[in-house]
Amino acid sequence: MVAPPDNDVLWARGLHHAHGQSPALTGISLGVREGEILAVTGPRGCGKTTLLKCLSGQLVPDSGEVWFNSHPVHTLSATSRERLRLDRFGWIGTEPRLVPELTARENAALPLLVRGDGRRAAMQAATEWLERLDVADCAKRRPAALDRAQQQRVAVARALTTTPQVLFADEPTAPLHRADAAQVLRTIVNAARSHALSVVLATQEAEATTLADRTIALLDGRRAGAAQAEGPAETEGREECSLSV
Ligand SMILES: Nc1ncnc2c1ncn2[C@@H]1O[C@H](COP(=O)(O)OP(=O)(O)OP(=O)(O)O)[C@@H](O)[C@H]1O
Repeated sequence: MVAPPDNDVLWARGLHHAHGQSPALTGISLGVREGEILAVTGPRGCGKTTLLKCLSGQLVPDSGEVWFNSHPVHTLSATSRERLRLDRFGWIGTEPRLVPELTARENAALPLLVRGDGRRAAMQAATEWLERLDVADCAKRRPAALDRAQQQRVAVARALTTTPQVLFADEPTAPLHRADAAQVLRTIVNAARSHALSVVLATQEAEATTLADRTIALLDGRRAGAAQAEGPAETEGREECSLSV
């Protein structure tokens, strides 16, 4: 094994993975720098979700290496990968997947409670994130009483309450209407900017690639080449929005 470059928070080399007989990744290498928002684009089935799951330790690649902060992830035990995900990574999926019996605040506090933080501190952190994401008025409501965009913002809060170092977002705005999608996307970007988080964002939205620092395109499980120039996009990507994160 060769250690990754020092300035990459996350680094992967030669990732291959198949789901049964179905190849999903066929040799992907990439690095993500501290505070960088990296968009991963490509058509349905090109391997975006599988890539994010391998990078975040949810899946162990069939071959290849994943490193986080110069530590190998692909050789960790399942328990150590779980702990890593809980402490250092946040995950936002396409569906909010909130627990229906819990309030928005309890949902947002869940990762902290699962890892054993005190209830008072967990609820306080959840409240602060719901405020930053402009859904504080939803705190005491259950998911069924929230609209889709509010639910997804609560899911964003849940991913951020642990103050992760890397946030993985797998097509987080796909099921939303355009205006809601733009708002949720800017919420994620602004939270990342204000807290210097690295973000790996799987997306097919044009606006997402505009807000990202860098974009890579996948095709049939491998990189199709840089999809976007890095100079101007970086400037545009750092534009602020009105949300209070
Ligand atoms: N659990 C699974 N079992 C079998 N095949 C799978 C499984 N998950 C993904 N695949 C296959 O692996 C390939 C890559 O899928 P993946 O979900 O990673 O791509 P994607 O770019 O995220 O697609 P989408 O945009 O549809 O989510 C596809 O051919 C898909 O059908």
